[in-house]
Amino acid sequence: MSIILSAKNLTKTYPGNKYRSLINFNLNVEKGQITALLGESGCGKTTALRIIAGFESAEKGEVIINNRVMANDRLFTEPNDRGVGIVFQDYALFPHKTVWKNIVFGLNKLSKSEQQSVAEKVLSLTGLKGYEQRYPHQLSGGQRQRVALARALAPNPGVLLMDEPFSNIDSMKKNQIREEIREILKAAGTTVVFVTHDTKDVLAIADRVAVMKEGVLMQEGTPKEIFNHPANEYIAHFFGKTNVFQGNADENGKVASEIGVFNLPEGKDFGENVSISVRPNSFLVHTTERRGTVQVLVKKRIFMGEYTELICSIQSGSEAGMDLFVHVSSDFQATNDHLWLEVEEKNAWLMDLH
Ligand SMILES: Nc1ncnc2c1ncn2[C@@H]1O[C@H](COP(=O)(O)OP(=O)(O)OP(=O)(O)O)[C@@H](O)[C@H]1O
Repeated sequence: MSIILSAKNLTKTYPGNKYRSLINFNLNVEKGQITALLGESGCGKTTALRIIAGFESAEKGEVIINNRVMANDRLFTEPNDRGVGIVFQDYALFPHKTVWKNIVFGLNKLSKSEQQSVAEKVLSLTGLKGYEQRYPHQLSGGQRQRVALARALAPNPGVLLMDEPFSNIDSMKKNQIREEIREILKAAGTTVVFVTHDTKDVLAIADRVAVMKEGVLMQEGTPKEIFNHPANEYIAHFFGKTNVFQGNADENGKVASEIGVFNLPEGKDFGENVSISVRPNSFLVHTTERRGTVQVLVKKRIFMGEYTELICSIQSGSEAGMDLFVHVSSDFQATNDHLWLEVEEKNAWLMDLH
């Protein structure tokens, strides 16, 4: 697969700030892939996107798009000349232009008949046929977003950049719209980088995700890899609910913890203190005591539809007082106050403390 976009060592300090908003940020995006930049507010994801787009310059590093160096310490290419399409968070449509005119706006280098054929293609791709003569205020939020997408896709950009694409969509419609947008992007074969703080966006539409914290890209991989194998405790918590136990590694690569003894993965050395992440649906739940289990008190049972969430508290031992989230199937019958939890080796993910 060919790399369409490369960001190399991007570093940015905004004027007047004492801290760096982006620190040695590296990213490679393959053709046709949808990549999410994910992180909490202020982690630098918009800064990374804006530097790639050319709305900001980095004090260090390089942006390469389609094998062309767009920016480094010697050169800077203006946003319009980078071959990138952009969908802004607020869509930035022209309010006094029709859908058709919004879409053909960026196609002024094409003849009228070429404009016509491109506009028809993106209208049909985005399901907007029949809406050509409407104005943005005559459309729903989801339709406005598709106009913004159609306008950005019309010039056939090498890379499409999207800033928080689902933040203005009401939550009832989000799932459906995420699916629609993924289908449109995949049908167009577009390479996409988008920014979000919502892991649900990532799970629904991204092929790959880069998790950021305080200006640093902490981990990059498929959503599944990062969900199952987070690099550290922060990512484990950020990427879905989890329970983290503290373990002590010995010289033989065994990690002892309240929830069991596990083997350090080959080649990994996290030092003496190891964190162990166990997702809520990864426990074996027993109603009687067994070896290698931890006793918990069930404090709350919350029916969640497909599963029931038990909020449990560890009663004794080194993790006494710790709350645990345990998901059991909704037909789980036991009403005991106490349960015993066990974790199989395959469901314990050992990772760095930070
Ligand atoms: N123009 C600016 N001038 C000064 N500081 C800025 C500027 N833009 C961003 N910052 C700072 O840089 C850091 C990263 O901001 P950025 O907007 O990239 O984060 P973000 O992860 O996209 O956050 P959000 O999700 O809230 O948009 C923040 O501390 C922010 O205050």
